[in-house]
Formats: sequence, structure tokens, C-alpha cells
Amino acid sequence: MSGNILISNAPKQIQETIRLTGSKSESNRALIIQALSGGKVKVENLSAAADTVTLNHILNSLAQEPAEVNVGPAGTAMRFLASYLTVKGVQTVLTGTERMKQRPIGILVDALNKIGGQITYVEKEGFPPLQIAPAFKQTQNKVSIKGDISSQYITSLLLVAAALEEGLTLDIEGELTSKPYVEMTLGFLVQCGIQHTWEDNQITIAHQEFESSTLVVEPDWSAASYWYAFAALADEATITLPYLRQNSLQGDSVIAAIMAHFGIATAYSEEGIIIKKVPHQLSEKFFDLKDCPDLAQTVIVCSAALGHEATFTGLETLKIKETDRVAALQNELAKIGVKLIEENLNYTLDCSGLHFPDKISIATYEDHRMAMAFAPLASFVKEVEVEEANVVEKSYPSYWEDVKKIGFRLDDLK
Ligand SMILES: O=C(O)C1=C[C@@H](OP(=O)(O)O)[C@@H](O)[C@H](O)C1
Ligand SMILES: C=C(OP(=O)(O)O)C(=O)O
Repeated sequence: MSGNILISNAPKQIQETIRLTGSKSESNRALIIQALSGGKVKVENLSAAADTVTLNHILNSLAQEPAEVNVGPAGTAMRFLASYLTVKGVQTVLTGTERMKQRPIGILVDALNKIGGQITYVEKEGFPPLQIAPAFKQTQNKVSIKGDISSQYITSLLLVAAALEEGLTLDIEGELTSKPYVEMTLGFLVQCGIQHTWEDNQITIAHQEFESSTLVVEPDWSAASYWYAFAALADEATITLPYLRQNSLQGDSVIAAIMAHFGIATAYSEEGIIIKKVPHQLSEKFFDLKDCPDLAQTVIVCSAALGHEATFTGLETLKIKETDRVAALQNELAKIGVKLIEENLNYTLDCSGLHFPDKISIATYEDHRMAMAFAPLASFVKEVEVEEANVVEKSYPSYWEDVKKIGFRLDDLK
């Protein structure tokens, strides 16, 4: 589905099984590891996310040394390829969408250049596009890197570390944001025989060979978060999400604990999870989302719709994602009379003006998570128009089909 869509006719109760595509984050790590392993590492259950399809296509077409590599809106592909192409000495220009050209990458480029890379900026200092040099010779095996802007820079370096002649030690400066994503990277590397040490703020990976192994990608827990939100806003809901695991490498699996506060119980089994709306008093007032920034829109919209005036922290990195997600949330929540007020890095919902008009139109700012997080509002608002609804393709191409499957009516508007 492309263009705008109209969501209406909320079902009285939801009882459905939703088969989620593979984790975009796990898939994109797996693809880089597979490429570095020279065929030793196999991957199963790769995500259908456009960001994964793009990265896979790029990695499969590098033999021709393309003049330009374009990742579109895929942040992980941009960051992971910056290291991969550098250490492989693939001479090319690494670029993306106009928004990608505003997402900072200087911290990673500085680190790569310190260890022997020769990356230069094609347009603006500190931002894509990047000119990657035709050869790489490692000059250092230790580098300091800031941890509080994006964990993707650290993952990018860790993914290539074992392939470097002298291995790599990273000294992480400041607080590490999105830490579970770094743990996910190391977890996947361990599954392929790559060992590491992590003491205090220092991670070391020696030069090592990948072992023959298979990485099995789990379904996407960030995608699961929207079903928790649908359940929280429904009168009655039981939703089965096959193959999600309690012991997940994905930090966003914390959505189960967060949504327990919103009255959603999660039952785990060998087959996956079943989430169910249970009688509950919503009382938790404070949510720190530093470890799970991709859940911010889901949880904040859900809380706003329920008129629950919670405070959220750990949202600093939202401003440099697909859009400035704080500004986008503020603009769109205003349409139901809710304010998201920033004070000293705390964000508090003011729901005193909460109301549900008969129809609202949600702008999506080229951000898949804006579309997916606001869709559950259709339980309270008779007609929700979602603009540029095809943005969901970035991580969850079958999202709208699944919304239809749980019983909503969907109409294509243009
Ligand atoms: O490594 C990853 O797969 C990701 C890390 C996070 O980014 P930051 O580390 O920039 O917060 C997250 O928001 C993004 O969607 C995926
Ligand atoms: C921030 C995200 O992705 P990326 O940084 O990979 O573009 C996301 O999926 O929410």
C-alpha cells in the first residue's frame, strides 16, 4: 500500500496470530558478518525490512566496485558499511537519502581514520556522503569513541574488529546509549566463534577467524511493540506472536515489561509469545528509554491516548533518527490535545487537553515508526488517516496487512 491510508471500524475485540518478519537489527549484523566470514557463516530468517533488502543487495553487488553505494534511509546500513567498505578497501561514495545526509557520522569516521582509514567527506564535514579509499592498512589497534550519540558507530567497528590484522580495542567515552544493541552485536559474534573481553568501558576483540555457523534471526521485537499498543488500547485482546523469545538478544524485548504496566500480560512458550489484555490499574509514572529508543514512539503515543501523564527519559538520540522524533511526536500528539513537554532532558505528557476528534490525519515525516506508533489510535478515533503510509516498508513491510488482519478497515486514499 502506498500514499495515504484511512484506518477505521475498530474491532470490538482482537484475537489473532501475527507472524512478524525478522529483526532488522539482527539481520543487518548477520549480513555484514556473513560477508566478512567468506561464506563460513550462514543466515536464516532474514528480515523483509527494506533496510535489510538494501544492505543485502549492496553486499551482493560489490564485486563490480560501484561508483556509488546508496543505502537510502537505512542508518545501520550506512554506519555498518562505512567500516566494512573501509577495511575491504572498496573505492566508492557511500551515500543515502537527504535525511541520511543530516544524520551525523563524524565520530565513526574519525575512529576509522585513526586506525588507518582514509575516508573524506564529499559534501558536509561530519556527514554522509563519504568517499571511501581503495586500500586499507591498519595503523593502530586501539581507539577512543564517544558512546552517547549512537551505538551504531561502536557496533560498526566491532563487526569488523576480528577481521583486522591487529584486532581492535575500543575505549568508550561517556555513557553508552542503546547498550543492548552493542550486546546484540557481541552476542552474534560469539555465535560465530568471535570472542571478546568487555571490562568497564573497554571492549577488545583480537584478530580471529569466523567459525562455520548459522545465525538464526529472531522476529523483530520493535515490530512486536505495535501489537502491544493495539492490545493496550483495545477492549479485549489476545495476540499470538510466534517465535519471539524470552531470552532475546534484542533489547526491545523489554516492551513486555514496559507494557505490563499498561495491563498487557506476556506468556512465553517454545512456540513464541501470547499477549493478553488483563484488568489492571495504570500507575507507573516514569520510563527510562535510553536502552530502547525505538520503543519511545510506541509507548509515548499509547500513554498519551490513555491520558496517562508519565515522564520519559533517555530520549536524547531521537532527534537524529529518521526524523527529529521528539518534534514529530509533539506535532502529532497535539492533534489529540496532548503536549510532550521537555524539561532538563525529562519529557512529560500533559494530557489535560486530551480529546478524540472524529478524524485525525497523522504526518509521518519519512519515519516508519511514526506511522506504526500512531495507527493504534484508531481504537479511539473513528478515522485515522496515515500520510505516506508506505514508510513502514523500512522495517515492517506487511504492517498494514496485519492491521487489516486484526479487524480494522483500511482504505487506500491515493
Ligand atoms: O544497532 C542497531 O541495529 C540500532 C541501534 C539503535 O540506534 P542508536 O544506537 O543510534 O540509538 C536503534 O535506534 C536503531 O534502530 C538500530
Ligand atoms: C532508528 C532506526 O533505524 P536506523 O537508525 O537504522 O535508520 C529505527 O529503525 O528506528
